[in-house]
Amino acid sequence: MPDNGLTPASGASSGTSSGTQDFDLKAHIRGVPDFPKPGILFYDISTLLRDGPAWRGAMDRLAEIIRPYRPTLLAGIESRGFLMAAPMALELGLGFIMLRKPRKLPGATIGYDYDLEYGKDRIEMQADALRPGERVVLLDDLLATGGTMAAAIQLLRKAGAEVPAAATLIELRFLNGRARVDVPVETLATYDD
Ligand SMILES: O=P(O)(O)OC[C@H]1O[C@H](OP(=O)(O)OP(=O)(O)O)[C@H](O)[C@@H]1O
Ligand SMILES: Nc1ncnc2[nH]cnc12
Repeated sequence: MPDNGLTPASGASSGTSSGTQDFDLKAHIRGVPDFPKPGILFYDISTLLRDGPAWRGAMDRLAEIIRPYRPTLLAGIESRGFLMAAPMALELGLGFIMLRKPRKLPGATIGYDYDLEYGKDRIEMQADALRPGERVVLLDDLLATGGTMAAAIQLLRKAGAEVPAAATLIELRFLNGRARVDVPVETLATYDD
């Protein structure tokens, strides 16, 4: 764990939903209390990103897990999902597309509106981003309530894609986001509180 003056996020050593226990990702993630609001423990991946070998290890491990789903394209969810999708695309020899907050993408877009706990949100992609028969694996850094991921899957389907799986570094299992997502979600580190 880097000496960053902040607490490592709690929990036993990390594994994956595929059962592999050989990469201790949790040692590289810090928990920042009361960010962005009092009472929230923020799982910060900055400490992982700034450690070259650890970041490489995480991407290698996730690539191994994603490969069997045989994606033809990846999609990253703004903004931390882009950090995942870009290196993963290079690793797998694929392209990737950006799923963005409203009015960020040029040209014709397709959007999907979804409900938040209070209010609404929308996610968009470029209308010409997909070719026929595309199998898109979705990437983000973290699964919390699952609202963002569920909306992203609906958007990709609306655009004509098949979504065989989604993958994140971190899953906050106590929020039960998986229940809202109807594809397999692969994760490298799970937190129970
Ligand atoms: O499962 P959910 O409850 O929907 O939450 C998970 C989402 O929240 C975070 O993104 P955020 O909206 O903070 O944006 P950022 O990536 O730009 O920081 C995270 O990167 C996921 O995209
Ligand atoms: N607790 C958390 N830490 C980091 N990113 C998040 N996105 C939603 N909840 C989060």
